[in-house]
Amino acid sequence: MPVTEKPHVPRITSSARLFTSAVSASEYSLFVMPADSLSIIIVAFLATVVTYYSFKRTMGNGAKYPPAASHWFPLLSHTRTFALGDITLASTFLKQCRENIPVRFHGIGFDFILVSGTNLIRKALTTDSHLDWNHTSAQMFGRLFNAPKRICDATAADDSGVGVKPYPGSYVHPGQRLIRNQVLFFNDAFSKKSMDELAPRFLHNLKQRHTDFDIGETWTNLPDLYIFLRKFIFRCGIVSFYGQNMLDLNPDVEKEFTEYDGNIPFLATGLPRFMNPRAFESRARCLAAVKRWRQEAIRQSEGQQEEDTEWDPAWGLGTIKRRNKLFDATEGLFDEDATAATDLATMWAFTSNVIPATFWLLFEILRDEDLYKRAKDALNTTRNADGSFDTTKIINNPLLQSAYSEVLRLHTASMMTRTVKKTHELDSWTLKRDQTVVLSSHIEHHNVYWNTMDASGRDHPAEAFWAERFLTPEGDFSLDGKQGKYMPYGMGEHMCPGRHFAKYEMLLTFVVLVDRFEIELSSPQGWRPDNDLSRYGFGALHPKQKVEARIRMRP
Ligand code: HEM
Repeated sequence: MPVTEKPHVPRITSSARLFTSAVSASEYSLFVMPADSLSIIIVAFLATVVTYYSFKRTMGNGAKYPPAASHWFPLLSHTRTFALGDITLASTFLKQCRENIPVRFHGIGFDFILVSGTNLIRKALTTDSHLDWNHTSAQMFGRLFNAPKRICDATAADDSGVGVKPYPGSYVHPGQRLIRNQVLFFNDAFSKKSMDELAPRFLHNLKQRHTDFDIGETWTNLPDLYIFLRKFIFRCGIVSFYGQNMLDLNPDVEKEFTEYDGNIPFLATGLPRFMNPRAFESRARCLAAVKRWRQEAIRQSEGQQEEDTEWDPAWGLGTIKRRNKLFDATEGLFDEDATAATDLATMWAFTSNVIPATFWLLFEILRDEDLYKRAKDALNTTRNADGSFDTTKIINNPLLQSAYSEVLRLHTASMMTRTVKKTHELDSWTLKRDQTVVLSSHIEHHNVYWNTMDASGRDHPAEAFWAERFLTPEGDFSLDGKQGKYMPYGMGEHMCPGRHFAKYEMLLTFVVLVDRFEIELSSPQGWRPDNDLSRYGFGALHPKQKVEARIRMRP
C-alpha cells in the first residue's frame, strides 16, 4: 500500500527546545520567570536574598532542617509550580535541587523534602531506613485502583516489613501482612520457574500478534508509531499474564484501559469525581472487566482438582492462581472489590511503563541508521542454528542492554515518595517525623555526572541519547559505580520487582518487530518527540508528539 498521508512534521516549541537542548539550571530558570526583563532581575535578586538567609538560618544555628526552595509567592509558595506540573515542575526540580542537600517544597496541600545526590539517596533508600513506603502506597492503591478503604488502612498500618519475620513490636495478623504478600507474589511471578513459562509465552504471543495487522509487503503508513506499538504489545502482555479469557470476555479492554491509563495523573491527585467523571468511569469499566475475568476463572475452576502448575487456562500464569491463597489467608479482608483493585494494579504495572519505554527503544534505534544496523548485527549473533532467537543471548547482549538502559535513563521520571517514621538525621540533615520525602530519577538522570566524552573526543551530554553510554572501554555492559545515580526502577527494599520482566518485554518486542517488519521513521532526520512530562513521577514518559512511520512485512 502506498504512503498516502503527508508526513507529519511536529513543531518543536521554544519551551520544549529549552528542555531538551540543555539541562543547565540557568536555562531552566528562564522558562519559569516572567517575561519582563526588569522584573526578572528584581525577582531573581529577591529570591536569591530570601534563599540565602533561609539557608544561613538553617545552617548557621546548628539546626539542620532542609532549606526551603526559593519561590516568588510568599503565601502560595510552590503551589503554582505544582498546579502547572509538567515541564514547569520538572524544570523547577532541576533548577532547585542541590546535590546532597535536601530542599523543602511546600504549598497548598503539599509539603515535602526533595532529596537528591548519590550519597543521600543511598542512605535514604538502602539503609534500614526510617522512611515509610506504606502510606503513599496505600493512598495510591485507593486513588488509582479504587481499593476499598479498609485495604488502604490495612496497608498503611502494616508495620511488619517485607521479611519472613515481622519487625519486632509488630502485631499485624500473619495473613494480613499485605506488603510482604506483594513481595511473595512478585517473587513467585518472576521466579525462574515462572519466567520459563512467561517469557516464551510472551515471545510466542508477539510472533502471533504480528499477523493480526493488515500489513503486507508494500509500505503502509503508520500515523502514530506509539499507538501502533501500544496495540501490538498490550494484548501480548495481557494474554501472557491473565490468559485468553481476559480478552474474550472484554473485547474493549485495550480501549478502556488506554483511557484509564491516560487519566492516571488525574486520579493520583485525589481530586473529586465531578472534576473529571470520565476518569472515574474508565476506571470503573476496567474494574468491571477484571471482575468478569475473575468470576469466569472461578467458574471454570469449580469442581476441578487443585493442581499447582505454571500455567492454568482459566487463571493464566500459575502465580495469579496461587495468589488466591494469599487473599484467602487475609481472612475476609479481600472481597471482590479488593481483588479487582489488585488485579487492575497488576495489569497496570506490567503494561503502563513498558509500552512507552519500548516505544523509545524502537524510536531511538530507528532514528540512527548506524545504530540500527549495529543493533541488527547484534541480534544476528543471538540466533540459534535454526534461525530462531536465543532469548538469554538477547537479554545479555551488551549493546542492546546499554541501549535499553539509556532509554530508561533518558525517558523515565520515576518518583519515590516516602514518609519519615521518626525524626532522624539523614547525614547532617534533620528529617522530622511525618515529613514526606521525595526522590526523582529524572533529576539524577540529568545530573552533570552523565556528561561524557567518548574515546574519540565526542561529547555525550546528559540530555542526549547515547546507546553506548553503559558500555566499558572493553565493550562490556556495566552499571558499576552508578548506584544512586541511575535509578529508573528505584532502589532498596521497594525497588521495582518487575524490572527483569520489563527488560524481557522491551527487548523481545524490539526483536520481533525488527525481525518481522521493516520500519522507517517519516520524521525529519535528527528530530525526536519531547518527553510528555505530564506523567512526571509515574515512570516511563510518553512521547508528546506523534511520530509517523511506514512499515512493511519483511519478505
Ligand atoms: C520500564 C518499566 C518499569 C519502570 C520504569 C518501573 C519503575 C518502578 C519504580 C521506580 C518503582 C519503585 C517505586 C518506589 O520505590 O516508590 C517500581 C515499583 C514497582 N513496580 Fe515497577 N517499573 C517498571 C515495570 C514494572 C513491571 C513490568 C512490573 C510488574 C509486572 C512492575 C511492578 C512494580 C511493583 C509491584 C512495584 C512496587 C514494589 C514494592 O511494593 O515494593 N513494574 N517500579
